[in-house]
Amino acid sequence: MADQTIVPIEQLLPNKLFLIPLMGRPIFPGIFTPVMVNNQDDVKMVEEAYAGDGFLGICMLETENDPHGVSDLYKVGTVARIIKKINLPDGGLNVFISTLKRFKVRKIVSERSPLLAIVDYLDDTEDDTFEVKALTRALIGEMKEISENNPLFSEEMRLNMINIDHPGKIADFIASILNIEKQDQQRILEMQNVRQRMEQVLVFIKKEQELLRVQKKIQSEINNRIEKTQRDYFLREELKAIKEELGMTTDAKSSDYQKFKEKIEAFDFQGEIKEAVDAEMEKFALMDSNSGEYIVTRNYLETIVNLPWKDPDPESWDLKEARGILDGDHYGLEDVKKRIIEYLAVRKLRRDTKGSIILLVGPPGVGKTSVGKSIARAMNKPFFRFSVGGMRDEAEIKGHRRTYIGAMPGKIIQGLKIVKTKSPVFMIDEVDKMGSSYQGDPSSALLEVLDPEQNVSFRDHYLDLPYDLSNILFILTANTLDSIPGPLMDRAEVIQLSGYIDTEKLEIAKKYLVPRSLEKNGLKKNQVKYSNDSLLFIANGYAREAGVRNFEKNLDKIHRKFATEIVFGEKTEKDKFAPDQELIEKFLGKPIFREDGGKKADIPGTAMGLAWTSMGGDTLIIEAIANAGKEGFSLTGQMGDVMKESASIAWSWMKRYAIAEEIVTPEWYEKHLVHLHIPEGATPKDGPSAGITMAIALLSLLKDKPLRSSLAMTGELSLTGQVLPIGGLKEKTIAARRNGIKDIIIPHQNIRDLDDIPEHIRKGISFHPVQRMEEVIDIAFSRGKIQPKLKDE
Ligand SMILES: Nc1ncnc2c1ncn2[C@@H]1O[C@H](COP(=O)(O)OP(=O)(O)OP(=O)(O)O)[C@@H](O)[C@H]1O
Repeated sequence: MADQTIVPIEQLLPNKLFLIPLMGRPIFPGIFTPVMVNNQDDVKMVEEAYAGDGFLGICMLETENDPHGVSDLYKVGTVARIIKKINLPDGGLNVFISTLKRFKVRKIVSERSPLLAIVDYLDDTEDDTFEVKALTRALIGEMKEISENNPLFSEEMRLNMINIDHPGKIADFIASILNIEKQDQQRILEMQNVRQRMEQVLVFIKKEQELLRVQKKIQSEINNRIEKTQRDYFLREELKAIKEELGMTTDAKSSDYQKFKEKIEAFDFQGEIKEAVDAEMEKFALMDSNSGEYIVTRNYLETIVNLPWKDPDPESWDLKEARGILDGDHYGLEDVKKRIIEYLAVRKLRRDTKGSIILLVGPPGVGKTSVGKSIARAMNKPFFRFSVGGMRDEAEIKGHRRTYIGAMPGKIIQGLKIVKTKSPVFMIDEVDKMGSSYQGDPSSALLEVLDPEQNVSFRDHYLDLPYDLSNILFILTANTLDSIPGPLMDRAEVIQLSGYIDTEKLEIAKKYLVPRSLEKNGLKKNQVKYSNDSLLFIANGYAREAGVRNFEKNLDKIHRKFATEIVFGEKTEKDKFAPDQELIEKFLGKPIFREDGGKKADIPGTAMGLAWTSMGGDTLIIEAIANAGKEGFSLTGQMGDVMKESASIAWSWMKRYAIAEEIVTPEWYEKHLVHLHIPEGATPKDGPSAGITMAIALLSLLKDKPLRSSLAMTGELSLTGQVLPIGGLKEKTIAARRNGIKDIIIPHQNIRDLDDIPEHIRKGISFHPVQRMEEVIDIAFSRGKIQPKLKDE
């Protein structure tokens, strides 16, 4: 019977081993593991070993060159026993091995395959010292910690650490499962000294722990981040749903974007505008809604989408209806209405709505604004009004560039945003009072707006896109034509409104001002009744002006007082008011103007002239006196240069005339200082049209004889005594009428202007056209009825 004693396997280990080169990591002793063998030489070798004693030497390859030689092998490896061998269909093998012990190659017996080597087995050294025991505990403790954090480790450990009883083996096992470089593993494999090996492993464990800690930290950070974004996402979605449920808009930015997008798509922009607007939208989509630029872009897009871009519908209005509206809104103003109707008729006939400018000129309160409004109403167009009076900065018309903080579009674009159509009526007030400064010239900006050649592609600085203004009907207003830039006047259809006489004011008050003022002040129509005399008393005593603005204000003042009395219970709503002069004086105070007009030229040395200012026509008293003294001629009364020249012409001519006619002797002049003055010295006056008046005032002084009463005159005097034409005859006549004038001396060349003065204004006034100063003198000193060359009764 064979010997049945059990021999430890280590005693069976052969000193000659077939060596298998290993591509992967080294295999430590004490491990049971499968190994794949594909190389045919290696397969043969394994077969041979399996058939023999079943032992193999496993060595790791230093480099993974293929083919590899003996020199590529590490010299320290592990001896393994083949437990099971499975032949694979592709000719390879799957071998289950159990590793036993370290060895070192002493000598290669056969360098060719199968590799055969003589080996020395390496025992662990120093494995039972106190330090090793401590290290063992430390290792186990650390591994426990690792396994707690890494479930994979714990599984493997549970399977493998069960039978480990030797400190060296513990180190080997841990080294084999740690995630370290294979060269490091080989280094550990080559360590025979157990303590060294354990220390080395401990270092790697520490590294692994550090790695795990960082990994865990990163993981938890990522988890937190994911959690936060997820949480935010869910909350936002929830908020959106709540807002939708409540009918509130969702996220402000996206709803703005959506709103802009829809409107912009509807406009169907082309070319430059499309490119610019698209670019702006792209920018907007990417912007942070908290940035300052976001607001700027948002406002810009808001302006774009609120502007009317669609071409206007064809105009639909009826000329007869238009006439009806103009008539209904205004009393009188026949020639103005006629001019406007003519203008509208031409516009209708030409079917041309482009490049239209109307310029309404006249003193304040004559109805320029209300005529403009009526035109808009007659044409079914929205009305927008702004004033350029005192404007000095062209940006007010053309806007600021968007780079400025708080930049805005100019008045024109702002107006279009409000009226929401491309073809409104725009009223631009006070074009005669535009200024200019270092900030640019608003009048040239206005010309750009009005010029039909340029305004088809008007460029506002803020918008910075071409915009067609040619469909706008522009109505400009001014008090005088003098200071209106020439090019602007050339392009416009000029319509003059001259002012009203008493009877017109009376009618306007009865039909429009009184009813409107009553309503404004909460009174009923039948509560207040004015007689014609009362209304005329207000007009003449408190509101002697070309327009009816002050008339309206005074009526308001009276009605306010009535309203107050009713509210205080002093009167009831049933009480009727019939304001007479006494009541009017109680409410408005003593009249500002005297009934007789206040101005009189009834003493020697005085004469009444007629003047024309931006406030309308007016009467002008000229006074002259002579003081004993040295010869001289002085002037006072805020006269402009032209008027001063005109005064000195009058004096020269009259001096010579008086000597020639022997009214005074030449010596008289040597002993007298003559002083000529125009009262209301605070008001600057200029112009040549007072020439004949100054001359006649001087003659009246020299003759010491007053002029005929109720006489006024206007005319420029030349040095040779000719009477030259003047302007504003209509306004002057209205003023003369207000002052009860019966005779007016006018230059002969102004006869044709009389046709423009309505019949009712001329009524009762005799016009005396003259060509020479001598004729003026004849009329001025005549008494009784003169036979006018031209009379309108
Ligand atoms: N012919 C008229 N018929 C009816 N109302 C009139 C007439 N003329 C003027 N009014 C009224 O007088 C008031 C002043 O007129 P409006 O404001 O139009 O004057 P304006 O010429 O525009 O003055 P400004 O030059 O100061 O702007 C308005 O209430 C207007 O309705």
